[in-house]
Amino acid sequence: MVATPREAFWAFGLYLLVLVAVWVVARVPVGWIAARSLIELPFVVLALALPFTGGGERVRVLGVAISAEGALAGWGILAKGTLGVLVSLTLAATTAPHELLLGLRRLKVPPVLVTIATLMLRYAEVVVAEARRMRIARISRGDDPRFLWQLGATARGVGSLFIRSYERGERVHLAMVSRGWTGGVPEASATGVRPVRAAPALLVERLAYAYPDGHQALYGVDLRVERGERVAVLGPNGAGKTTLALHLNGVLSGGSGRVEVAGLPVEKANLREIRRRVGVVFQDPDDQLFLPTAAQDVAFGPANFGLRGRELEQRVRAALAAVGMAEHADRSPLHLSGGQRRRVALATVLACDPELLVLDEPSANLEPVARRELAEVLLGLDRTMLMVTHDLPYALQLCPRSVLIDGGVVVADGPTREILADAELLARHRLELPFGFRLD
Ligand SMILES: Nc1ncnc2c1ncn2[C@@H]1O[C@H](COP(=O)(O)OP(=O)(O)OP(=O)(O)O)[C@@H](O)[C@H]1O
Repeated sequence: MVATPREAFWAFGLYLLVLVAVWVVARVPVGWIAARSLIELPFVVLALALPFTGGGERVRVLGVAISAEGALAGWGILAKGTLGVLVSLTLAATTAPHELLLGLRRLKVPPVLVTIATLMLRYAEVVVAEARRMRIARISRGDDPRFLWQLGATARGVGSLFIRSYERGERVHLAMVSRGWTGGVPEASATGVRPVRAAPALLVERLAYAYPDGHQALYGVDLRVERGERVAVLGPNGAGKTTLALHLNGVLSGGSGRVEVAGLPVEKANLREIRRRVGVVFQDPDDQLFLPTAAQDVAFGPANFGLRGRELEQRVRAALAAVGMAEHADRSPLHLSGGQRRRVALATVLACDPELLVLDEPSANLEPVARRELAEVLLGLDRTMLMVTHDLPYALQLCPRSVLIDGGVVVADGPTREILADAELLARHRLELPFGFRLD
């Protein structure tokens, strides 16, 4: 359409006819298209001005002298711009975004372009979802952006929307990095680094870390986890639990102290192997899922670590089956319920076959049945597990051992039952068993 010569008037008429036919067949409401076409208004004004401002030979039309070249240029902008907008709107009205991406793939568009389109789409979704959340939060407190006197608040809202979207984008990026994303096309094989077999699954020594803004989050954490252990990481808000978890696969680094996974130091040279061995399931599944279908999201990690073809398919199928989501493989993660998304997020990490599974608040926002089902899935996994949680009964159910962190240091480490039975210890660190819960 863009390449069509401006003088080929019949071709533009034909394009328009095809579009109208699509609207009729797909039952696209013309009002929906018309309202959104207003976006083109500035270009229409420009196109209408060109015949009067253009140079060159002038011709008289209805008694007014206009520039022939300007009129043709204006027509070109009007025809190509309008049809371009109409095509985009028709696509938006008839095709779900993830189907559009699948279509690009099927049309054999180079993978790097599809990846760029996927990430752009994900960012757009992030912005829209954040805008929706902020709108609800504001409206529920009496705000109405239509009122002029709230213009200032609306402007501030737009500013913070972009900051929030940026931060959410960063968290999505962290989740990608922790599944082996290096920004390039996945390599065919993993690195040849050999971990020391007899070493503990995890060794953390005197780990201290301050965020770039100077806030010291960890002051010297010591922790040793043996193979096959399931350990709960407990502690009040802001204790440093997530900061510790993000050090375990090198998403955060640059502090002092030492972290080793299966004897392998978490440092730049080993990051690829470390990320293959340590799977982090983030607190918010929306930070973890960003591809058009659940199956593609689950395939992302193992593909980054070199799996291809049938082996990759089997890995994806097995991971989805392990969390009871096999029949949702081809659905968009955006259309799944919160509990289903959490399970797919877990599958994205299980598919990487990690030795050490790190879960940040796995039971948050889950209904009781989904919470129990997830517990069954986790108990059925034969892996070393570190579970950051505020859900003390869940810690008791899943983890024989607990580590209590407060103020960036480990303040207690022992059998979960003993820690939870120590009411004084819990109270000192702002932890509390749920009302009515008793340790028998
Ligand atoms: N990106 C950041 N920049 C600066 N400070 C941060 C950042 N992320 C966390 N912190 C600070 O580091 C400290 C530890 O945060 P962290 O998220 O590790 O705590 P947490 O124990 O996981 O808390 P919660 O239970 O509330 O999730 C907090 O005081 C927090 O404000």
